[in-house]
Amino acid sequence: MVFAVLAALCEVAAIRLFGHITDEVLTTRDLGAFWTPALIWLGLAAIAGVASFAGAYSTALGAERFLLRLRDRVFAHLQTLAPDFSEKRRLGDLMARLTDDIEAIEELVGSGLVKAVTTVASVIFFAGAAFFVRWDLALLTMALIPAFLVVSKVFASRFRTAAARERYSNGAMNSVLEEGLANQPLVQAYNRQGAESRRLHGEGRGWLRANMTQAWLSGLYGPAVQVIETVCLILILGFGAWEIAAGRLTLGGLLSFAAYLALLYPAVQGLGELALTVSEAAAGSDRVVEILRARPLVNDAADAVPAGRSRGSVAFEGVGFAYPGRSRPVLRDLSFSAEPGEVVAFTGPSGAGKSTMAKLLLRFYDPDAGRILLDGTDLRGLTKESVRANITILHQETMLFSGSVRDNIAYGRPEASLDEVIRAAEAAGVHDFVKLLPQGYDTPVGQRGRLLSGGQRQRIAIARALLRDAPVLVLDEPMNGLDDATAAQVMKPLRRLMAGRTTLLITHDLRHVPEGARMVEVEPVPREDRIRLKRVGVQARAPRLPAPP
Ligand SMILES: Nc1ncnc2c1ncn2[C@@H]1O[C@H](COP(=O)(O)OP(=O)(O)OP(=O)(O)O)[C@@H](O)[C@H]1O
Repeated sequence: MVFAVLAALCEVAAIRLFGHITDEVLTTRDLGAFWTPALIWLGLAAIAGVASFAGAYSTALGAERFLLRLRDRVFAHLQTLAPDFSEKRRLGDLMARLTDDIEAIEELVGSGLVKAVTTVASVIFFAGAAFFVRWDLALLTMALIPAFLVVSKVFASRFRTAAARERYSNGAMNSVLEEGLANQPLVQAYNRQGAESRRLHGEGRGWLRANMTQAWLSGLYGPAVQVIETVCLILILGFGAWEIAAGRLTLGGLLSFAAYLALLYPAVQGLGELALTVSEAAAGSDRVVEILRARPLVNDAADAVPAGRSRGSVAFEGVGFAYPGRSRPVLRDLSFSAEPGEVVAFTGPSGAGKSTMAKLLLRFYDPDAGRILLDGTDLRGLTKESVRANITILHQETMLFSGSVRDNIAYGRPEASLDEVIRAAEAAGVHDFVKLLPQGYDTPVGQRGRLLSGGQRQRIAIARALLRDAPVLVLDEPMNGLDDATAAQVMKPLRRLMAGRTTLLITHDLRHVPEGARMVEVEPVPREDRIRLKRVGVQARAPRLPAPP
């Protein structure tokens, strides 16, 4: 701001010199009086150049750093929200909010704010200088400034609507792209390429229309302002000619006055354009603020203590839970306990709430009724982070990142040495196939591990869980999507993983329940809002597991 104001001051002084040269050199034809003001002018131009470079550079630096910090903050905040916040929204739209919308905000509060202050300063300087030359002339031209403001107000409100539509379409377009690319195998196998392209085209057309409305408005804004400017200049020239003829104004005076106005109007116009930037930023900020306003459903209590390394004793006591905003409970009066070394298997129809039980244990949500205990302490009295450090979950769908095999195995313990990674991989039965990969443990696994087979992905997830070495293990359909032969291969490392830990095994398939496991059958809460929970006790007649090869 300081640099930009300095550059504007230099311009004011340069125009004053221009008037001086007109009157003292050009009109009097005295070349001797030319050199001093010319040299000062040159010096002013050099100072203005350095100042405007420094201003532009520091504005860009401030703006980029602002952008970096805001994006970091919004992303960090997103990570504190329960995962279903992102699951309920379209991923592409969320990504657009974290990129384009944040950029629109930066344009306002970063470079926009600097521009606003320096434009206001320029308006004050140029208007002040014009008043200094001829206050009555200046007053005449200032009378037209309200016309500028009315025009920009009319445009800004329309621009805001168009900008909001453009932001929305941008998010929708990103979502179609993200979904289409993430589900590419499905799209191609079902011959839906054309339909997906049409979906993208449809959203793209919406974006085009919103952009054209913006282009139409900002294109029209320039000429509308120009008409007002022309009226002003004609008025000044007419009045100035009359004043010169009457001997009350010099030619240099009129020219420098016109030059001040020539700089003043673009500055006023800049203020109007700023109103358009504000509109665009407001549309983007609404979407970012919606994320920042979302509050985590579970917060650490003020007196919460870290759990430390727990023994792994888990108990649910009369737990009832309904998802936020849903009237029907998913779980009601669920009770069970699991001790270290024990396997408790949860069965029940799809949608009964088995995975929900795991989410409650991880404290993505707190129960509405009853309590959940870890080593006898209510989870609400422990910090979220320490609870999660004691639990490892293997999800239904194996989640891998696009890094290397090693990065993925060490995800829960990034400081683990390569030896430790290899030992976990050996125990999980992945070492032999990793050795054959082109870059061994440094081989990239592809987007979400897609370069690996389902069984390989699952065993990498087991190695990751082994390395993390938490006392409580939650297995959510660990054999989901694996054929019998692959399931048998996964079973052996899985048993190693379960050894000595408290295991909560969620499964539809009784063949995957180890002998001696305690069974808990979760039945859906019926329409009339009841849950029946049968304790079947030690399973006596469970079908035998397929023997590991
Ligand atoms: N984030 C959510 N918001 C609202 N309802 C949800 C949410 N997640 C799950 N549900 C609902 O809660 C119920 C239980 O879901 P859950 O995933 O726990 O079932 P499940 O027993 O694990 O099913 P499956 O065996 O098919 O995995 C379902 O009716 C589901 O529609």
